[in-house]
Amino acid sequence: MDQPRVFIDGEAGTTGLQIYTRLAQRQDVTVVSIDPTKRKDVAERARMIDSVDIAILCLPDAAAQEVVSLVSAPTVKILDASTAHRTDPDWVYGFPEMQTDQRQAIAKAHRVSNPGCYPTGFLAAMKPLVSTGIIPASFPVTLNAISGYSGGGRKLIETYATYEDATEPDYPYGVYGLSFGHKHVQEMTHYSGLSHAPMFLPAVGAFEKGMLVQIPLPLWTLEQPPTGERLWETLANYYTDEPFIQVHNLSDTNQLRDLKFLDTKAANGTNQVELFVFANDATQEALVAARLDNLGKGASGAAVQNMNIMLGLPEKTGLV
Ligand SMILES: NC(=O)C1=CN([C@@H]2O[C@H](COP(=O)(O)OP(=O)(O)OC[C@H]3O[C@@H](n4cnc5c(N)ncnc54)[C@H](OP(=O)(O)O)[C@@H]3O)[C@@H](O)[C@H]2O)C=CC1
Ligand SMILES: CC(=O)N[C@@H](CCC(=O)OP(=O)(O)O)C(=O)O
Repeated sequence: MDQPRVFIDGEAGTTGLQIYTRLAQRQDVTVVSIDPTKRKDVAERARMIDSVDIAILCLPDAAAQEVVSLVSAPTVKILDASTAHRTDPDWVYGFPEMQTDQRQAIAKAHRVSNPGCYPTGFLAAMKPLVSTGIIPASFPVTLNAISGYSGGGRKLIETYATYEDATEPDYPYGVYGLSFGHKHVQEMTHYSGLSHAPMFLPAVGAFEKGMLVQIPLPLWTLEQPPTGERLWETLANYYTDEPFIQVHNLSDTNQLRDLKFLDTKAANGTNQVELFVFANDATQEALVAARLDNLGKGASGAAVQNMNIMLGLPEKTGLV
């Protein structure tokens, strides 16, 4: 096959630009760009998509749905970074590490949806615990999470930029999603195996990027409470040999606990999800936490990983 041609629809946006930057350094794919004066012309965008091997959509949901409906080339592969198709049965969920057959399904698919940033952390932590029965599917799960403001795209970035000269921004820690209908809850419920939607309490912080997803587990409510060691072992076994999911061992986690603060930004610039288990077996409490770069494994890094799989290229190419 000739070198694969890639079109990033929404190349000028936060996610699109990050993907472009990663791909521009590569010799094994050719990125084709739209005439900037036509970047919102849907017919021209559909024509561009029809002309390439793979298109990566980095658009608001409605714009992604609209352009997909106009694509006619039967062989073009589409990877959508928006929320529009994440639980659509005709699309494959682009989380290769989620279960054993997922990577193969992504490789074969013509339509793949990139997971949301918060669901990436949540599912990385919860899917193994629920699918092995360590945490029952009926467990009333809550997740508290914080994201850097780039997670909100251009508009939120501009809002925080206006705070630049202030000694303290208006919302150094802004809790949102308070009507409990966040757009990510659907995919979290769908793929976690939980029988009820988790309660999701997101927050945005006054830093550009980085994300922590925290899932407190009151284990004393269970008939057979697992130990911290068992939670850790379940996660570590699930992700053996996965280059982009790192389960920190319990002794490292204990050292971190003594540092008092769990750093939100330490995974920035990587395509890693880092998982931590903090547990107190005496009180039967645990916290499972995921750390990632919302623009890395939470968006653009994951998109490049999925693109590599969809094109049959080595999965780690262009990623750290
Ligand atoms: N930022 C993040 O951390 C993550 C984002 N995503 C998803 O990726 C997608 C893109 O988000 P993000 O990059 O953050 O958003 P941005 O707002 O930064 O970028 C979106 C881009 O799409 C362009 N655009 C808007 N409407 C249209 C249209 N009708 N036709 C063509 N282009 C259009 C925008 O142009 P203009 O600015 O001129 O309107 C902008 O360049 C969204 O669906 C988002 O939910 C997913 C995971 C994480
Ligand atoms: C901080 C912030 O505002 N974050 C965004 C999520 C960004 C994202 O990942 O959205 P998608 O994955 O669904 O495209 C939000 O909560 O709506």
